[in-house]
Amino acid sequence: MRTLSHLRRLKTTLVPEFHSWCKLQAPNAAGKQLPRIYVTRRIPPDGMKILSQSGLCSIEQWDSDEPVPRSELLAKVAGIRGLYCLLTEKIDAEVLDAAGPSLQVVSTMSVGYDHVSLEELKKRGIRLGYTPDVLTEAVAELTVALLLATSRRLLEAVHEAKNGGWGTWKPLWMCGYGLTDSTVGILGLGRIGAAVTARLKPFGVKRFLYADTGPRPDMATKIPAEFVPLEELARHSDFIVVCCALTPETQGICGNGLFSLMKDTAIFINTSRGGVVNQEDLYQALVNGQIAAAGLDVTEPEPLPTDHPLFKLKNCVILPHIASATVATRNAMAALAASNLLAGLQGKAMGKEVPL
Ligand SMILES: O=C(O)C(=O)CO
Repeated sequence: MRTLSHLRRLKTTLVPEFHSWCKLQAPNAAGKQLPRIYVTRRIPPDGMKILSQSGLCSIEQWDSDEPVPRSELLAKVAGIRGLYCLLTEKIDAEVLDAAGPSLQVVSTMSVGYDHVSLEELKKRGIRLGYTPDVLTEAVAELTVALLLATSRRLLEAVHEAKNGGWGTWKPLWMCGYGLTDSTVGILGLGRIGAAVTARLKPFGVKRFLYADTGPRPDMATKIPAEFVPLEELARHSDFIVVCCALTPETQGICGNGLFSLMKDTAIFINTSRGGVVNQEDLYQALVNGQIAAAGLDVTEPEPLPTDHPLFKLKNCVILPHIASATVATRNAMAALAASNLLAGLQGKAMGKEVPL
């Protein structure tokens, strides 16, 4: 008899990007029907291993690197007990209604959960797992990489070197802004913000400021970082790094009000969510020289259309939301999301659960 993995391999070979579901477990040895879960994407192996070896659920999966079409998601969630999703799926009343009253737990393979309607989950008594901590280092590392790429104009410089713009060594050419003796302002001093400051400190930063919903002495004291109002952060920072979650309060918080207060030599970096930034205002600030440059790992929408005006600017570095993209980190996120889901199915405490 052909094994399931053999069939999956065969199907994948025949139709490389086959967009279908696969059932990985049927009834258990005792013939008892296992709770059904739906996994909305092909996920890193460590996560899939935990789910498939648990013997605790029957798995259906959208086995593709591309997102599941909304209609397919709505059809597949009917009657499931657990939903394993990514930040690309909007989990709202429509999805939860389509799942019906059997749904007990949603587990997102992300630290951000702005794509999930907490209110709708709460109404239905559905629990939510997420994946903080395991991606902090990778995201902080990429944030620093993006900051340096933007402030030292790396992409522009590589382009010039490759395309004949490198005439000779010129004293005034390709000058950017360094971190030595600078003031860095962190918008949202959580785990990732603090990890960014730890990595920036050895570059000789003179002063760290932060703005948040309130003082965070638990995070700030050992950096040390000073709590200031957002306006002061804007006025005094040479670099602003956005690390806050996207919430109704932070939606569009980085707009003209902020950019107009910033130094014209300042660099703006965002690795949180695109929705935190008013992109029209950012574009104007970059074009009008209100600020020196911006580095974005996140945009609104994602992907940002290739003809978007921000892509045309030399002083804007845009990455395709890769802050957590190391092999180890993505595996750790997948594994944590899987164990959160299994804990939720069993009514146990999750490793990381969003309080609702
Ligand atoms: O986990 C998240 O929220 C991400 O944005 C992944 O980088």
